[in-house]
Amino acid sequence: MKETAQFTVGSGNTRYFKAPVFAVAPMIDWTDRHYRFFARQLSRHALLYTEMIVADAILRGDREKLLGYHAAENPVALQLGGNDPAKLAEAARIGEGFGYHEINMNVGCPSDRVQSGTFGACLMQEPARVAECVAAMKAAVKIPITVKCRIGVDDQEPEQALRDLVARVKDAGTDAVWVHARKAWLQGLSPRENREIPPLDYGLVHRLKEENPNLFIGLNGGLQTLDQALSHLDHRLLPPGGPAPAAETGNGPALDGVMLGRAAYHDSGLLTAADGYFAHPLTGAAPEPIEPHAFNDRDHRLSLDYWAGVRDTMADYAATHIAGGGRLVHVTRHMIGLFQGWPGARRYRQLLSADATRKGAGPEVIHAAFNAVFEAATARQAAE
Ligand SMILES: Cc1cc2nc3c(=O)[nH]c(=O)nc-3n(C[C@H](O)[C@H](O)[C@H](O)COP(=O)(O)O)c2cc1C
Repeated sequence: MKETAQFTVGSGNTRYFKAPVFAVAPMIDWTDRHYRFFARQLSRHALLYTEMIVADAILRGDREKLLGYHAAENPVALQLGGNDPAKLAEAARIGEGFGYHEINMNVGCPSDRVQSGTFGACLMQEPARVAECVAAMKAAVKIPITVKCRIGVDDQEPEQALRDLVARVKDAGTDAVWVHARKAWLQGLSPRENREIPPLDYGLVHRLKEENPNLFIGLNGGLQTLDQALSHLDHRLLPPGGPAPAAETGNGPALDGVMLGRAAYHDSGLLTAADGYFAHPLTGAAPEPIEPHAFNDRDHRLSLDYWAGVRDTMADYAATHIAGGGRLVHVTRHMIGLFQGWPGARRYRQLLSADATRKGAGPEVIHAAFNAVFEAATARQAAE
């Protein structure tokens, strides 16, 4: 029997996660509701994070526009930006009402806009305030409250800054901590450079886990492939024959989850393999055998039925979005990273990036783009 049932990591008043988690990171402008709907077609077990939404915006703005989403996207965690415990608590309560499964606090984003509101990564310097925010949100909602942070900012000493923050938020009852394993430099680097230049320190995150065995600790930052991500987890929880587990790779004590950002967006096909390793984080439903979803899978078969299902679901979804006044490109812009390296991928990208932006473009563009891949892949298979 698989040992996922023994996975009981979690502090606070919930046993939130039932299994090691595969998460798609919060990304402004990228992980909007349309991306998440698409990602959910590719993985049923991934935990999806929203873009960061500022608590003030929720309190003052159009809540349906900011928070509304399709139930099929679940499980979804809402990431909040803010530094005021009362406002965050109220925003969390509103988010809970919308059906989100978790509220995550952003303690990692270094953009100027965020700094001027003194939240995001700058809060690494104010661990007591972060803890107050976590405690206020915990008191306001029943769903889990989690934190996503860096290992430090500017001249902070990560060994100390990260431990201080984690100790505080743990006491405040956080249900999980996701660590983007590099510092943020608040001056002189753009947000983009802050995701590339400060060096990664995965070892520190593993040491943190060793010191906090009962706290869920997940790793984020620079994970490019599923195999790389899996090497940070516990081999007992992975199917036999999979990649080398944490203990054997020298990564140190196994972590509780992995969170992928850019790779999950730019190479969204990798999501199709995640369910082969990861149980459902909330129900504990066991990993599902990996269907031959990928063109380059072991036996080189193209699962046309599977991909035709994705095509039809996305075309129907786009049709509904357009009927509600939206544009096709709102949906298709997130789909361009699929089929990396497949025959027909270039034509697929062309159709989705050019034709989808034309006035009056409809779901037929999605059909045409997928069909271009099907034709090219089938021709390649026939020739092999
Ligand atoms: C376009 C973009 C937007 C992002 N927006 C957010 C955000 O809203 N909140 C957040 O915590 N991190 C944000 N991030 C950072 C990611 O969540 C993640 O920590 C970072 O990209 C490192 O992970 P990766 O190497 O897997 O991409 C963003 C990253 C990108 C590329």
